[in-house]
Formats: sequence, C-alpha cells, structure tokens
Amino acid sequence: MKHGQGTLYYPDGSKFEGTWVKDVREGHGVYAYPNGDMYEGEWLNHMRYPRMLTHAHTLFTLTVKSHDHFSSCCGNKFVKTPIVRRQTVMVDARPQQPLFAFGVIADIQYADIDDGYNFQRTNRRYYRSSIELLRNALDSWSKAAVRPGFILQLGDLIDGHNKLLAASDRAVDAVLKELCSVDAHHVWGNHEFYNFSRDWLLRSKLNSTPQGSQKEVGSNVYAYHFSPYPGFTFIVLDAYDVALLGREESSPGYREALTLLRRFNKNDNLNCPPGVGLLQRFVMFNGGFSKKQLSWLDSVLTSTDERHEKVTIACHLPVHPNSTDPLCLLWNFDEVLAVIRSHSSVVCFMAGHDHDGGYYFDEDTGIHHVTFEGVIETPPDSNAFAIVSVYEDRMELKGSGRVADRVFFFPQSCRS
Ligand SMILES: Nc1ncnc2c1ncn2[C@@H]1O[C@H](COP(=O)(O)OP(=O)(O)O)[C@@H](O)[C@H]1O
Repeated sequence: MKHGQGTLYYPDGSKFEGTWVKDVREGHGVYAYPNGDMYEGEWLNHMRYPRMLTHAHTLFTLTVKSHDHFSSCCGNKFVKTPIVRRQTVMVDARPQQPLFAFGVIADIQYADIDDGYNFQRTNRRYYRSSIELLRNALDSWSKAAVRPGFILQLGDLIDGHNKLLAASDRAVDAVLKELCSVDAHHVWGNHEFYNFSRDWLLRSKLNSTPQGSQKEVGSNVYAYHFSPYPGFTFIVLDAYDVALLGREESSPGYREALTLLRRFNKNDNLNCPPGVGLLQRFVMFNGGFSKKQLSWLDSVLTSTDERHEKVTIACHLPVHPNSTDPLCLLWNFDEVLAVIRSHSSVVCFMAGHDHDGGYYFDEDTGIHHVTFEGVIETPPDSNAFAIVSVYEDRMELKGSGRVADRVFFFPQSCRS
C-alpha cells in the first residue's frame, strides 16, 4: 500500500510524485504526463484539485484524518518515506448544511459466543461484543448534528455459528431489536444464507424492499432501489443471486451455480480458493449476479442517467479488484463493472465482506469503490461505522474507529 511521500511510475509513461494516503493521491503532488505536460498542485481523492472546485464560491478547510499504520512499498517503484498523519484540503463550502445523511455499517456477524478467529487465524473475531459496537454506532448516529435518514447495513448481520447452536432466530431478533429505531436497508451476505433459506429471508424483516417495488426484478431476487432525496437514488443488489448458498441442492439455480463454480474451482472443498490472483474469487462463500439482475440494473441506471441523478450502490460483495482482496470479489465483477461504467449516474459502490476494508477511485468513471471494515473483526474498544453527509457536489464520509474519513466528489457529468 502506498502511504506517505513517494513516486509512482505508470505503465503509460506518466509519473506522480507527491503524497499518498492509503493508495490514494492526496495532498501536494506533481503529475508528469507522457507528452511532457505537467500539473503541480493539490490533489484530493486522486483528482486534481482545481478540477473539483469549478463550482466553488467560498472555500473552507477540512481536515481529513488518515491512518498512520500503513506504510509499505508497492513493488520496487514506490519510494517509502515518512507518512502524513493529517492534511488540510479545501472544499466547496456553499452548502454548509448537508442535503441529507445516512449511516453505514458492515459485517456485524453477532453471535453470543466467545471470541474466535477467521479461517486463516490471522484476525481475531469479537462475536459477542459486535452487538455493543452496533449500539455505539446507533448512539452516535442518534446524536449526529444531521441525523441519518436511513442506515445501510451491508450484510452478515449475524454469524454462521448461530446455525450450529440453533440460535439463528434468537440472534437475528436481538440485532433487529437494536435496529428498530432506525430505517435500515439490509443487504444480504453469505452469513445470512448460513442461517436462513432464501425463502425465509424474503419473508423476514431482513427484506427491506420498500412497498410497491416488491416484484421489480423477479420474485426470487433481492434487489431494489429507493430515493431518499430528490436527485439521489440508492440501489441494493443481491450478490448471491447466482450462488450455491441459499439454494436447495436439488434446485436448477444450485446446479447452474455449481457448474459455473466447478469450471474454475476443482478443489473438493469449494470454500478452498483455486489458483492465485483474481481466480481466488471462485469460492462457495461468494456469488454473482444473474443476467436478469444485470439487465434490471442497466434499466434502472438508464432512468437515473436521464434524470441526472447520483446513484450509490450497496452490495455485500465488492466488485472492483482494487478495492478488495480478490478472495472476496464477486464472481462476475467484470460484467457489473461494464454495466455501471456505461452509465454516468453511478458515483459510489459500497460493499462489505472483506473485513480489512478497501478503497479505490476509478478515475475513468469517477466512481468511488468503498469496502467497509467489518465490525466482527473490530476490538471492543474501537468502532467500525460511518455517517455520510450528502451535498450537491460530494459526499463526506466521517468514519469511526477503523473506518477512515473520505470525501467523494461527484464527477462533473453528474452535476446538474
Ligand atoms: N482457504 C479456505 N479453505 C477452506 N475453507 C475456507 C477457506 N477460507 C474460508 N473457508 C471457509 O469458508 C467459510 C467462510 O470463510 P470466512 O473467512 O469465515 O468468511 P466470512 O469472512 O464471510 O466469515 C467458512 O466456513 C470458512 O471455514
């Protein structure tokens, strides 16, 4: 990961020399283009600073917090030097008050059991205290200057261990009781399917589809969209639409997913990743989108493009390889990237699943890909949640604990 002062040489012959914050160009830097052009100035979220300020009338300074525990070399081309702890950037200050705000939390994985570890035994898991961290998040959201209008719960609400202990109902009731005071939009993750069938989930309180849009994609797919504020749409996607999880072994859906998975994964244990690199994503605890869901997404985005809206997508599995460990990537990530890249309205893609979190700004499209740090691997004395304040030209994410602060500027093409 690039963090601090350094120089990166790009394959096209260009070069950036300046400051990085968790792989993102931020602060002062010089970009040399292959044709000899140069830009020296301030950078934020990978973007040249003046480009983002074309609409600004008044300016104020915003201190962006950065974590100080990442500082390693990227191949042999990144020169590591001391890291930046804080930086001051300038942002458009016209809309002092956000239009609205929302909360985000991922991978709570609550279970009333003692602490444990992930499969590789590299990260500790705090099953029992994860519900306490959810309470911290709810308390913080309730005291925010602009209270979140809704919460994006990015999946894996309770842990698969509950199934083994016949405690699934008790655990999900306990967590949903905490969430009853907020308008939560629930995304489904692999642990939902360890505990419950797809039919059960569709009939449960974990189905947060708004009234009226129940059958838009098809009766068995859990995907919908909603608009909390004029000009802004949020889309919840079903990452296990094509998957072994949640399907009866005798069903056509299971057989179709098994055929696909077996093409890439020859291991007896299908949770054991095949090969290296991006191939690792072909494991049973991941899934993908059907053609039906992709074409529904395409049609929703066609409408949001026409209305010049800003779209945020919520999904359990990340879809950009640079925003996650490849082990956690959606099976047909390339197909969904092709769809969202063909539309101008998508500004942000939010996911969970990879508990270490990740972030990548796709410069070509202006889409921010954020993977949220998981509550389950967050020590009881820390936190992992965010509040996102939405303005006309940007979203400001204020992270707590392991979640870093970020500013997501909207691409020019989205601005009305
Ligand atoms: N390399 C692996 N080989 C075999 N099984 C694995 C491997 N990695 C994970 N698993 C299994 O896959 C499931 C999901 O893995 P886990 O790391 O617990 O995912 P999550 O982060 O969603 O909790 C678990 O049942 C785990 O034991």
